[in-house]
Amino acid sequence: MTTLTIWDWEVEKYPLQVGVGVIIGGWTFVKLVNYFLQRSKLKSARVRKRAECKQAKQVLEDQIKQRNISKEVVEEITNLSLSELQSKLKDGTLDVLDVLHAYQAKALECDEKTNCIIEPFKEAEEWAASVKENVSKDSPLFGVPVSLKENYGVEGYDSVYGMSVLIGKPSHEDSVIGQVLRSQGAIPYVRTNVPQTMISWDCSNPVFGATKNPHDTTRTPGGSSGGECALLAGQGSILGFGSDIGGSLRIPSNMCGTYGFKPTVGRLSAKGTHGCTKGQQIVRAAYGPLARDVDGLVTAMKALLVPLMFKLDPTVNPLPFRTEVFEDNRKLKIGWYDNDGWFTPPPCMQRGVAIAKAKLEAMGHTLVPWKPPNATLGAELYVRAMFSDKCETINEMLRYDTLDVCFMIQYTMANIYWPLRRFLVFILHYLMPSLSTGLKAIAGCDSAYDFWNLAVAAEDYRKMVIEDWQSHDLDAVISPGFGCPAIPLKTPALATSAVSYTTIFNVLNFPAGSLPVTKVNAADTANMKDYPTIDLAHKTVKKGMVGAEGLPVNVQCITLPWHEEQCLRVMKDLETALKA
Ligand SMILES: CCCCCCCCCCCCCCCCCCCCCC(=O)NCCO
Repeated sequence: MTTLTIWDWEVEKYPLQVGVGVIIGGWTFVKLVNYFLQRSKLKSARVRKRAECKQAKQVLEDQIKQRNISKEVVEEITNLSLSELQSKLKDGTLDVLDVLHAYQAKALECDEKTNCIIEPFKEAEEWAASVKENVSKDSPLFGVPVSLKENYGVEGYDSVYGMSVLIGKPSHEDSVIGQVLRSQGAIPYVRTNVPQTMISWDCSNPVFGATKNPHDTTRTPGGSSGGECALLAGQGSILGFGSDIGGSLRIPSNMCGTYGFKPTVGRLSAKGTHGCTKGQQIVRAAYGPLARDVDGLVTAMKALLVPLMFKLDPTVNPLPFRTEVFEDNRKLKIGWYDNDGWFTPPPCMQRGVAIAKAKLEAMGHTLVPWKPPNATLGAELYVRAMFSDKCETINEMLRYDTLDVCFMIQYTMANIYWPLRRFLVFILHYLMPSLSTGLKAIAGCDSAYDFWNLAVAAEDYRKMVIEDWQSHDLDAVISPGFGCPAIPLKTPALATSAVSYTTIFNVLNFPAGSLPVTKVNAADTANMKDYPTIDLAHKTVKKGMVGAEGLPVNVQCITLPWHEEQCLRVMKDLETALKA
């Protein structure tokens, strides 16, 4: 028998070792080839998708040129408030198609500056024609163009949220919110950008790139509904729709100076929307409107809380909009806080609360100090719930994908091997306690038993906060709109702790809205010298505040579950007082 020689090894002498080597080598080779093949398949899908969307924008751009609509007319139409636009559409002073064309033109202009749009809806003209033909002029959204966050299902369009693996898998039907909007006369015309996974408060992904803040294009617009808010702030939309499982309607509102409203989960339908945390039922995503004033939010809620929505999705609470609660002028007892004890917001955010407090007091409301007890527990429960599957759902979807910088830290922290995690949790406990808490919580649950206990802990937390709220006899609460104003692009993941101001109301499932109250001024930035630099998050915010003058500062208004109308009423009171 001849001896087979591989390099210097003689197979005859070491048959087992060679056999095992060949199997392992072959397996590794096949895995590697498969890995690179899958990656290159996803890369081609991204290139194709980007080209398709660019082409769709180009087609619209050419149509706009042919229409020859003047810049003045575009500005005139897009500068109208929603109520002004509604009345002009109703009395026929403005035509549905002209309004659509103006918003299409303005949206492309915003996109040029901020990369906020993924693609226009090719069918928008057709939908507008159908509205003119079939929808009564008395319908609340007759002829109003609306923008949709990319995770709202629209028949024939894929919802990708920055995950290449989802490219080319279009929705088979429209979301219920989309269907009700269209039945009320609204015309969806563009879909907007989001961060990869949508578990981030930045707004970038490897498919469509980064969206920028219109107030300062070196900064984030916030996320995950960042495309929506950048578009609204640039006057390229009058009414948008997004989702919120940790602040995604409120965070970008705070960064862009727009208005956002997160209802109680189950007040508006989630049917036909997409996301990568659908199996996680402890903290669920809420869907809601984004606007340029409180009236915009109210109009949207009224238009959606109708029998058609309750019919298309019988799982929602069939509670119509209670105008009498929204219009009630009883003086309220409102709690306020400007520091949750977990993350210290910079002075501008605290000043925002002080302004709101003074305005509400001047209106006759009683303001008392109050904050949700144990914000650290709230933060811990949030992170554990969001990563309770040990990040497996997302890992599976991202297996061959390019990881975006906005999700890199969450991804790395969720996937650290457990002995190293234990070691880091121990060490960081003494150096950066909040990072240690986060790193421990992001490990998620080890078993279904563990998950059940987490669900009970979240329930107990809700009960405890509600009891505390009720013992103070509060009607509402105001807080900073977020932990900081807009910071530079690519840095939000380093300041994840700042999300405690919004995530807590997702854990609690309380309705919460965000509205602009002021802008960062020179005194705010000068006051940063005493700002704590106890950990990476605070350091990142301190650095990010350099040159922040002029950026919007929002406050958040919060009420108990199902009290959406009361929350909007407080927002309206505050807006009225600020404008007076
Ligand atoms: C809640 C406090 C977090 C503390 C973090 C400390 C250290 C960081 C380690 C853990 C990372 C956890 C990541 C959580 C990030 C949440 C970001 C939420 C943004 C908004 C998401 C959203 O609402 N999406 C909408 C989906 O429909």
